[in-house]
Amino acid sequence: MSDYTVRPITEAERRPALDVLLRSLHRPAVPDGRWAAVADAWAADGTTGAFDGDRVIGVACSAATTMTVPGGGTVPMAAVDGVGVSADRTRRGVLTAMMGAQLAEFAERGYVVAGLHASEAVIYGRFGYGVAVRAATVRAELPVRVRDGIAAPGAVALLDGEEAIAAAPAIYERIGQHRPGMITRPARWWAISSDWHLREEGFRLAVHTGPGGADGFAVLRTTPQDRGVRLEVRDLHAGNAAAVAGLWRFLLSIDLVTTVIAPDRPVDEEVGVLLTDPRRARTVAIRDHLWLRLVDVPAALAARTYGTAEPVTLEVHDRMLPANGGRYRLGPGGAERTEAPADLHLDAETLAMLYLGEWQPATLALAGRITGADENVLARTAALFATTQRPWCGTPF
Ligand SMILES: CC(=O)SCCNC(=O)CCNC(=O)[C@H](O)C(C)(C)COP(=O)(O)OP(=O)(O)OC[C@H]1O[C@@H](n2cnc3c(N)ncnc32)[C@H](O)[C@@H]1OP(=O)(O)O
Repeated sequence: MSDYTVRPITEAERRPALDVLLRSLHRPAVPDGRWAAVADAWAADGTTGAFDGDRVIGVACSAATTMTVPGGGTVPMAAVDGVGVSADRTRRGVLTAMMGAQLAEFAERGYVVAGLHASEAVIYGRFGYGVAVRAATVRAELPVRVRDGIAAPGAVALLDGEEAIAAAPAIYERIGQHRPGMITRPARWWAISSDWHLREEGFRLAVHTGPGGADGFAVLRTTPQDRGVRLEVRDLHAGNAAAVAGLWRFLLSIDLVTTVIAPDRPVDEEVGVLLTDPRRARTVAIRDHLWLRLVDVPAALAARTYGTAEPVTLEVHDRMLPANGGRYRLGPGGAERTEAPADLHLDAETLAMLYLGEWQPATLALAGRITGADENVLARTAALFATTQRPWCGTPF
């Protein structure tokens, strides 16, 4: 029998729970004077705690959002964040117990998927989360500029502080979730992120306005270095190609800046192709970005569209949510449960990796994640899951 219990946290336990989380991430606990401000943003929307008697020893939070799927539909998503276990209680199954309780809660609340950004890549696969989106870190060395002839008929204005905090959410909403994997941002997300970046960390907001109004923004900060100035770009969103080009034109034109670093960019954004010298912008890293968990596999498979290919039958194994197990026939017309023989076998983690179109099935077969499929089945599966744009989330949480 374990020496702890797992249950939702109560209102009175929110502060000790946040302290456990911050300590697990090696950050200081919230000082008394800051708690009133933080408490509003750190709502207990879905917060599971692990307790030894009255003492909080672990926490796992979630917030309600929706995610865009291939074809443009949306599904309810639990955005999982704020996961931590007190350092004196790790590796005794506390996280495993909290993940089990959280997934049961998500299924009960009707979430179709859950998503997270992982601190380490070895933690969440065992709970059925797979890397559904990867993202690129782009580094540009100046001087370099956007090529002449690229249509960018807009202008960029810089906003600070409260003005920036007020402007960003409406522009994000106006741009919309146009790539698979993008999510709506809960008010709580803006409260935490804006407070952190735009009030405390010296970031500013560059707003791009095109012929139809504001259609892009970048949250940026410059830091003087020993030699030159580094420009860090967080949270760049653009609603069309001209806004992407216009924002990059601005970022590369700021006097004295020698290096631009932009993490978490879509892998297919390909900044180099916009530039007079493509070698000046390099992808210096590609890493896991959004980890996805299909909570309700039939609903998730039914929510997205598929490419053109002869149908395939997948057999799904899901250790933590066995109701998802079984065979599904996918074809251009959609997905449905079937009793037909399976063309391939995979687990919940691997299905999540395929779901938004990030991975080639042949790569997953090579890794032993997809079994039982011949080349023809892998090619059909690839065509069915393919998307025109790479998936991207673009919201750190
Ligand atoms: C979405 C987010 O919020 S990401 C942030 C995650 N939080 C952190 O990184 C904060 C620091 N780390 C922690 O608080 C904890 O180590 C946690 C939450 C990652 C793991 O909590 P634990 O209670 O130790 O996990 P638990 O004991 O249930 O481990 C389950 C399994 O995962 C493995 N595991 C868990 N965390 C890790 C890790 N960081 N590295 C390697 N293996 C790990 C365990 O060894 C165990 O394996 P087993 O089933 O083969 O025995």
